[in-house]
Amino acid sequence: MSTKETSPTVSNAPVIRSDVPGSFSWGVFHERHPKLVRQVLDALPYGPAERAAVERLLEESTGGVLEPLQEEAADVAQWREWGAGRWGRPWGEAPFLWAESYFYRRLLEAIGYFRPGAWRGIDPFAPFKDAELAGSAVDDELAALSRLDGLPETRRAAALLSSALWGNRADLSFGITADATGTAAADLVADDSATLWSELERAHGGQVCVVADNAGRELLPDLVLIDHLLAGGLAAQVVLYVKPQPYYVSDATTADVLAALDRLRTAPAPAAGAIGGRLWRAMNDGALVVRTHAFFCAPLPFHAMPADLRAELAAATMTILKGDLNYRRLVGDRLWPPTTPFGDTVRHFPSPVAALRTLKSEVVVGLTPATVTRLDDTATPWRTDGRHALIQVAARP
Ligand SMILES: O=P(O)(O)OC[C@@]1(O)O[C@H](CO)[C@@H](O)[C@@H]1O
Repeated sequence: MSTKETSPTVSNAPVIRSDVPGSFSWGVFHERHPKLVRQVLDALPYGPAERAAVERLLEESTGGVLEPLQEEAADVAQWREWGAGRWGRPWGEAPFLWAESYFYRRLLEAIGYFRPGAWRGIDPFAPFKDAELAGSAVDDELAALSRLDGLPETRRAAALLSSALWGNRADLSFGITADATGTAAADLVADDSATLWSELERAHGGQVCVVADNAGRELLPDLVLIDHLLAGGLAAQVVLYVKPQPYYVSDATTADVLAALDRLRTAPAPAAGAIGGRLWRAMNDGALVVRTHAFFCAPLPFHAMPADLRAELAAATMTILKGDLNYRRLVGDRLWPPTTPFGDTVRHFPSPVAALRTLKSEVVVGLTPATVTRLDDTATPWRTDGRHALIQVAARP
């Protein structure tokens, strides 16, 4: 897979890096990653070799220079190409997206994910994903699904979309969104949901692609939304893209889809069980297809996607991208002026596209000046505190 970065169609804002002490991106490496490493090493009984390799990665990524992958794996040549000119340079000089993505690829190397042996293929984040999915909060959320059945169709659809949106924050369950006016409006900084529904209606019965973000309590509402699209005929087929390997802690893999599907199917709540059964049959029939592509673990923006993935997505009547990382890759992880039109930054995308994202990093586009002023006046870290979200759509011209 040869991917060359081509520039977006608008003038380029500065690429976000992680070399400014005290910045959000600097904090991800120097504050979040040390905590993550402790959690990972405490969650599974790795041996001395794996533990030492993870500690070396942490030391390198917070004060050293970029070292290439040390062990053979299918993607080593591609990473050598992606890192050309970067090896031997400080981690902070690389684009934040590049460096953060590489950190997770190196973490997998350190714990032996690709190495022949006992740890091959063991998801280092599985303990966190499993605990979240098994939690009583999920029981309560699935039970609340039955409350949606009694709602008028448009209210139910709005509640499902809102649950999928806020699932990224995983504390606004079906129950809460069923009671809200469709979305936690105060925290929604951009809301193109009406356009999203009208575009889905216009393309009635087409193929919708959903690019998943996190497993567990985000993937469950994503699956329930997918069931709604299929059962209501808004999509004849849904392609759900997941990651080919563990990534950014919570990102969903095929194993996580199967676990979430099983959680639905075996839920005591009849509504959840019915949805799980329909999704299982949809996978049997090919109406729901789970797919992946190596590029979803690439350290590059989506405007650099390879031709084969571009061709796959071009067939979609709508591609729905979930979460913060996908948003950064979609619009470009740059310090755009927040009022930059969303459509200007996504012209490269091969299909009509929608972003459902809670704001957990600095990049944001498509806001009105009044919204930016309102948010700035709160004197809070609104770009990164996960308390705000957006639904943004760029329809087919
Ligand atoms: O894509 P998600 O799961 O919504 O969030 C991922 C993410 O927000 O977490 C990191 C901060 O912890 C960011 O750098 C990254 O974009």
